[in-house]
Amino acid sequence: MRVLTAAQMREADRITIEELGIPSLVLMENAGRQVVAAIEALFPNLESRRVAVLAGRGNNGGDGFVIARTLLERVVEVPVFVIGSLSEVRGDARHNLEVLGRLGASVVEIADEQAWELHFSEISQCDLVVDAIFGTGLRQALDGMYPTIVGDLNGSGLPVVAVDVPSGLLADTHEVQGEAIRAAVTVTLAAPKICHILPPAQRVCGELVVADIGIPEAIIERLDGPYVEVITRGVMRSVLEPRDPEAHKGEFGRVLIVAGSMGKSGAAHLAAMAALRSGAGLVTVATPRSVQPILAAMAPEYMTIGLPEDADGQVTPDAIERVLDTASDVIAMGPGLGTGPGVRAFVHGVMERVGVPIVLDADALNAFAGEHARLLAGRDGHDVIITPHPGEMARLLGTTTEDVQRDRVAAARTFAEKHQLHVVLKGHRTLVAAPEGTIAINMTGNPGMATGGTGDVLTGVIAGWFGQLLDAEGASRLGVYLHGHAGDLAMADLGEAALTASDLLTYLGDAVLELSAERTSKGDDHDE
Ligand SMILES: NC(=O)C1=CN([C@@H]2O[C@H](COP(=O)(O)OP(=O)(O)OC[C@H]3O[C@@H](n4cnc5c(N)ncnc54)[C@H](O)[C@@H]3O)[C@@H](O)[C@H]2O)[C@H](O)CC1
Ligand SMILES: [K+]
Repeated sequence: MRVLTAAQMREADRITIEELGIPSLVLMENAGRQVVAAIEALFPNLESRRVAVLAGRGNNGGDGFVIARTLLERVVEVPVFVIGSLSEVRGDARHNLEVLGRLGASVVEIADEQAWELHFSEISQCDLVVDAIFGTGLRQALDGMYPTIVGDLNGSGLPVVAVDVPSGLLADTHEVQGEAIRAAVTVTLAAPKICHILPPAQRVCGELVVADIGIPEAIIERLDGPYVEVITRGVMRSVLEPRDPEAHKGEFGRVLIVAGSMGKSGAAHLAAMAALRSGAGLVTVATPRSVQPILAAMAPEYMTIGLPEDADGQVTPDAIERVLDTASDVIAMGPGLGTGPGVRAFVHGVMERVGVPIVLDADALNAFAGEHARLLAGRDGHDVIITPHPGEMARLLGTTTEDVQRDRVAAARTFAEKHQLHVVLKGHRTLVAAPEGTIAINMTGNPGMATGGTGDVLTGVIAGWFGQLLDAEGASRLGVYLHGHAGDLAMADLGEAALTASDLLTYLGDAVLELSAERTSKGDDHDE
């Protein structure tokens, strides 16, 4: 599902109206009615309730007037308050305001703070508030009487349904600048915007409903400008193909995991098991010599190779040939390698000559901090996927973790475009940025996964799926989705605190099973 900017939304609106010929009043009518449908679905016994509609002077307010008109016959009372000057309501919004007037609805103008104070008690006696004050047209943080209005509403404890965007949020940013309505539900029109998807703004939106108002998907897909999308269950389901009954293990990818050092054998084990639990045909772990027997005893399913090591049990550059000589379809390198001087030269050496796609994580990434970042560049037939957490991303970009977190989309996109590789920027709402600059946002996962080893599992999952899909972007997206979904299933059974990285391995099977079962039973494109 594509995520639009306010400008892209306006353009989709324009194309639908001017080129397709659906009148703007019809879109507004659809918008209002879809919001009412969502309210009816989410708030039972609506007929016995009082709903206050707060409308602004723009088209968001216009949607509010349609909502008020639709609710007039369905609920006890619908007082309407125009926040701002009535005389400034124009165009389609004015049209709908006049219709409302002809129906005899109560419309009160709230032009200043005094008027607000006068009417707030009436509003606070309602059961539900519809926020149609500002939508995508808000250009800067609220000032004047608006912060008071928002503060009073947020303090009232009344449930608020926000139309399109909670008033005060700027659609194109995840930042909350100044006061914003805290909505119980936000019904956004046609497509979600960044503010609905990324925290902290996303948390202000409450439950999100995306309403179809008649703008065709094809118009949304062809819009110019940044391509950001949400990774949906429906799309991930379609990526999973059932296995051919005559399949053999050679068809599911040979994954080489280059990982581990003395004291960090677990990282290699987790990555290797994750690749196997993601369906890899054959998994080999290349690890420092002294770690090899430990790993070999941990699981019978993967093969092991011992690499030259230093006195600390970390790989040395002598190991480069051994890694390059091992047959594989994809390499995952990094988990638990350590940070010794030999590791850096080893990792650089492998990257300079490797001929297969590679997933780089953790200690392998730190070897490319600063000016070494250019060594990461992907090239034809040699996809590079990096899976940094925000701190590693910051070191690669030569900036701070705070800077990365302030605009995660920009950080991931800039690096992916500059070095022509795939960036999986981990954290709440993991992002997948492709070399072309497209961004996919993952919605699965939970804070219980903030525990040692879960990153090693992700590296293995992505490498495992890469071996089958042979598509870096597809494997990264499916990988983050399933990794988070396994975490959600584990959390439901174990809670946040007890969840460990090994539990993700256990639940990866269920995560895949759920998707493929839905695929056979539903076969539809439903997304929650
Ligand atoms: N998406 C669609 O296809 C449809 C969307 N609809 C609704 O229309 C709004 C966007 O309407 P617009 O008139 O462009 O903007 P707003 O209603 O959000 O309000 C803008 C209004 O406020 C003024 N303004 C801007 N910033 C500030 C500020 N900081 N302080 C005070 N005033 C400000 C601005 O000048 C305007 O007058 C969209 O969200 C949907 O709800 C259609 O109804 C259906 C099609
Ligand atoms: K709104």
